[in-house]
Amino acid sequence: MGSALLSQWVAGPESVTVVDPMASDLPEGVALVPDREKIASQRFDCIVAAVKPQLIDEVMPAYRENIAPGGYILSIAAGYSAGRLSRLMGDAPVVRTMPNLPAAIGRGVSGICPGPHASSDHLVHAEAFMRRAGSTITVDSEEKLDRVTAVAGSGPGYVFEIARAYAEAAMAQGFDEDEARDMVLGTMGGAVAMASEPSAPGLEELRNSVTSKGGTTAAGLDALNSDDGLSDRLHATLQAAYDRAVELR
Ligand SMILES: NC(=O)C1=CN([C@@H]2O[C@H](COP(=O)(O)OP(=O)(O)OC[C@H]3O[C@@H](n4cnc5c(N)ncnc54)[C@H](O)[C@@H]3O)[C@@H](O)[C@H]2O)C=CC1
Ligand SMILES: O=C(O)[C@@H]1CCC=N1
Repeated sequence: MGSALLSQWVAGPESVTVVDPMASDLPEGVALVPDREKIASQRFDCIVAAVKPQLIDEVMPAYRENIAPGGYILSIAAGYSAGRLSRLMGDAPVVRTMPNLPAAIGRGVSGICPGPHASSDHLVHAEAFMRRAGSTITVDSEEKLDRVTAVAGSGPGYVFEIARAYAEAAMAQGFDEDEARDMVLGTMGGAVAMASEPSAPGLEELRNSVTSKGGTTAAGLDALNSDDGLSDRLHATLQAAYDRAVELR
């Protein structure tokens, strides 16, 4: 996820240093160091915590020394609480965010939540930084940010999986893989673009506008919604992702 954000952040005026023992092929202008020791004496206005939540306890404390006076930590880690991270970093200011993968093409949706010791300047900076990668929603509690995680952070995974199953069903109707992929992504992309038009009606009305009485869509939707299966499954999906974020706190 860090590299997806980086691809948008590099367009800005800041100098960016990435510490990653495994990274390669970073955008031009980014300094890559495989080992924090190499930048031990440098200070940074914003340090982005972009390792897996399970690695934060091990990796992040060394970076306490790298926070410039007035600087802050911007975390993209799922679940791991801002309070816990702030304490780990010697009571440093923390802003927690939750981006999603389409940030890689500037179409991400990011949640943002100010944590301990974060000033309004830190929040304004984090919001502007995340807006470079798409739209943002600022929330006032970590509980809410964990719900943004369940809806939007993990969301592209659900969408890719739904598209995959939809394409698989198209192949079962006799189309080859490329035809199925093109038709499914074209249909999903066209429908989402239409629903995203400023003057678009609500989602229920849009659905109804496709659904002729006694027609093919009605027959398909009856199968899709039988026993409230789709709705129940989506509720369970978001709840499971939220519950996991809570476990990672
Ligand atoms: N993948 C996604 O769609 C999203 C991920 N996130 C968060 O982003 C964070 C990273 O997740 P992914 O990008 O999926 O994982 P990833 O495994 O693709 O990336 C983690 C990166 O950390 C690097 N790394 C490992 N040990 C390191 C160390 N000691 N020092 C510096 N770098 C080190 C790895 O080389 C790798 O480049 C997680 O905290 C996750 O919760 C948040 C939103 C969406
Ligand atoms: O699956 C995860 O834990 C990360 C956070 C949101 C999306 N990917």
